[in-house]
Amino acid sequence: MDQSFAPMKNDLIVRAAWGQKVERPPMWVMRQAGRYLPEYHEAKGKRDFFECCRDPEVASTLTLQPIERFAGLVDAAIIFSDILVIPQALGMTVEMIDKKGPHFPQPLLTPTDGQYADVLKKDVDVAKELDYVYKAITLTRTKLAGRVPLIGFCGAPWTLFCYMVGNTKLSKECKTWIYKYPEETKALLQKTAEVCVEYLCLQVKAGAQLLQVFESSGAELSPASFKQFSGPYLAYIAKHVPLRLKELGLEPVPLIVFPKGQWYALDAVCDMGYNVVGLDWLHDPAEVVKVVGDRKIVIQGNADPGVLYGSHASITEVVQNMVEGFGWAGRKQGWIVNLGHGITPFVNPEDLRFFFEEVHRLTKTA
Ligand SMILES: Cc1c2[nH]c(c1CCC(=O)O)Cc1[nH]c(c(CCC(=O)O)c1C)Cc1[nH]c(c(CCC(=O)O)c1C)Cc1[nH]c(c(C)c1CCC(=O)O)C2
Repeated sequence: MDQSFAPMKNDLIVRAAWGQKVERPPMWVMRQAGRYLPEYHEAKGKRDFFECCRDPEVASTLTLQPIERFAGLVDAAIIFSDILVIPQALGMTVEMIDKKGPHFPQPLLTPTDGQYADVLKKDVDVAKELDYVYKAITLTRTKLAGRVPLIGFCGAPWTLFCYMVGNTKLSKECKTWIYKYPEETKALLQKTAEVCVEYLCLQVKAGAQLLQVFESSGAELSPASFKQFSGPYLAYIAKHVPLRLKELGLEPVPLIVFPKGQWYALDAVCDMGYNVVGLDWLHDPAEVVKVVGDRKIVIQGNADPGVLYGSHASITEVVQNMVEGFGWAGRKQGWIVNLGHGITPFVNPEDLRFFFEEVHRLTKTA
């Protein structure tokens, strides 16, 4: 694929992610293309969720919606897709049930369940199986015409595993696997990690300019289990993506990791090779700065998404706390503004606008 895209008019987030000093902190929001936007429902219509992901025209339209609505405020687009496209590429069936979320009708039950062996030995053609994502990325990058950079992403192996075993609210399934079948769990995590590396690199080939790995189910694990079932695979991805990009003749891109709920592992995650560590709202910004120390790590986050249900005064307070805690005025680097998790369906988009405007106002005067 030899495509040439328009030159970037705003590459703030790329410069910030490489650790450079920037004129203001870049910002975007996880799940910025989604159900809180009335235009999302309009464009999606009655289509199935995964049908939207598989249609590059629809996926690119949805990706662009927050960029258009919040022009001049949002500094990155994230491709409209889902982390669960990898389990699909591994041969599993995933349905998206309206108002409920993802459902695996045939989850992996035990290592002797034939499906486990099928998934483990499947020779996944990552280029072919996920071709529709690369097409959506290339089309979106073209339509963006340099307005803001485009983020590609995948789910981290542990998070994908939780879905693949059909995790329910009490975590019975994922806990049964790690405590009863640890070695079989690790074999599947390793297989998934290898698919993640290839998938992320092919997204770069298609036009993605930054990559984020979502460890959204991170909080399931104890610190000891993190060391076995999450950390090694996050580190594997951070180590192998740059190597594979080089093999493919592609330039390196900044890597972002989002280790949700893994506050105890912040120090370890900062040494894994990611350029940016995305944090949930359980972290106090000033404490984070102390843990990071003089490492060249950029922090992304971390406003409680719930503040967007609150008053404008509370939004201002949360933004102020981040601006001060991350020490923006004295540093002008090391921070990408985001929420501490995805924006929720019930938020009024105009309250998100207020959040963005407050970041601009308070970082200008900081
Ligand atoms: C855990 C996870 C999933 N998917 C994703 C994660 C990691 C991020 C996170 O932790 O929130 C990642 C994701 N999913 C979606 C995006 C698109 C890009 C963006 O961030 O704007 C991204 C980056 C679209 C989506 N993915 C989904 C929707 C809603 C689909 C709909 O009902 O229209 C969207 C817009 C569905 C989805 N997909 C998933 C769940 C649990 C759900 C249902 C519940 C929910 O929406 O929060 C799995």
